[in-house]
Amino acid sequence: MVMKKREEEAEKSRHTEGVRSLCESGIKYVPTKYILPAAERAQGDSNVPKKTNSWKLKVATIDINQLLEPSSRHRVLESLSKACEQYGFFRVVNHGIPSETLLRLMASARRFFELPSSVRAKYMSNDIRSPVRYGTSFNQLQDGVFYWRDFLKLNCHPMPAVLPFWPSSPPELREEAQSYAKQSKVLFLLLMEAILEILGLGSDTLQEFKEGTHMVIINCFPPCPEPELTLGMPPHSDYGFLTILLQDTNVKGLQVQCGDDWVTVDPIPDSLFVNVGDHLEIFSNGRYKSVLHRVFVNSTKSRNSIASLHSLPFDSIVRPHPELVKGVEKLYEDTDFASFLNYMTTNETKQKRFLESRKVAKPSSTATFSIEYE
Ligand SMILES: O=C(O)CCC(=O)C(=O)O
Ligand SMILES: [Fe+2]
Repeated sequence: MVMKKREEEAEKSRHTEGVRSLCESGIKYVPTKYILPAAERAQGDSNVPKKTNSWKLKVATIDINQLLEPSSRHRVLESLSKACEQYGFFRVVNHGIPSETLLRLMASARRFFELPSSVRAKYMSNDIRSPVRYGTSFNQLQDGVFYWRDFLKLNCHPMPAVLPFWPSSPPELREEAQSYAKQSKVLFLLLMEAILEILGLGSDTLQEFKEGTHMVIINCFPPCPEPELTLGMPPHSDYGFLTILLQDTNVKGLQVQCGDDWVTVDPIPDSLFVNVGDHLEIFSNGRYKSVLHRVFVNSTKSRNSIASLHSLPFDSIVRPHPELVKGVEKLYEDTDFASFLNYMTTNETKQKRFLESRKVAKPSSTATFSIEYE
């Protein structure tokens, strides 16, 4: 009976239009296309790792004011180094982006997904280099099972050439997204300057980052009638150097992998969550590990998140920095964006599959967590 209903829902679903449309059609069951094998589902909002009973993951907090203050810089660099090495993620506070900018961008993102689906569909594209791309699931061309997520990807480089391609509706979206993109880039450069300093490298690469690729991904995870059967995003790592993530402050969804556990990252107003991406893992020759993360959904509340992915210029070679492979084994092959995009169109990019394919030797690809809990 339930099975039959599911098939009826699937008929109705036209899943390629995305989950927001599915949700608006009032479905009561998750169409088969979205049902994950039991082993791949989330266990709900668990902030409590299996191995412990009541502790919460302690996320390192990097205070940008203190990073910029000469008297405290050294101490902050030490925490940043430890966070990137042991966890692959940290939180930033006092980042200089006003809360109004964050709130206005979130509100505008919400309004975009409230537009009629015919308006959103104008930006649908399978061209992964397009300045704007609306879509659904994770890697739509490759996903066997679909994920409960719609997205709007805004290519932010070169600004302002990309701007006219961004959605003109809601009317404030371009300005809000542009303003946030600029400020997120400044924050990225501050963080990379600090990371280059920790790694003992000169600032040449910083110049390259100024002209680097930058993508803002606005995610929408609508309520899901059977959230335990699916996920908003599968376990994956991000491709760039750093991802700066703005989470909806009212709804949880993000989980990071810590050892064998999936731990929910509580959203904290005004803070941004930053994670190490594959390119930084390669560049640091494995000293820093990109972190696996995923998104769970719920049955009552829509959730938005905005991920800002930064890396080198599109034509750059991403390779372990020569200074970091002096006298030690080079662990990753040189790579570039074209290889990544090519890989994406022909392979599943879940887990850390692309990065695995770039490895010369095969060391463990996940951070060695000596987990600290609160
Ligand atoms: O929604 C989130 O919290 C995470 C989004 C994400 O991982 C991504 O866009 O790559
Ligand atoms: Fe991600």
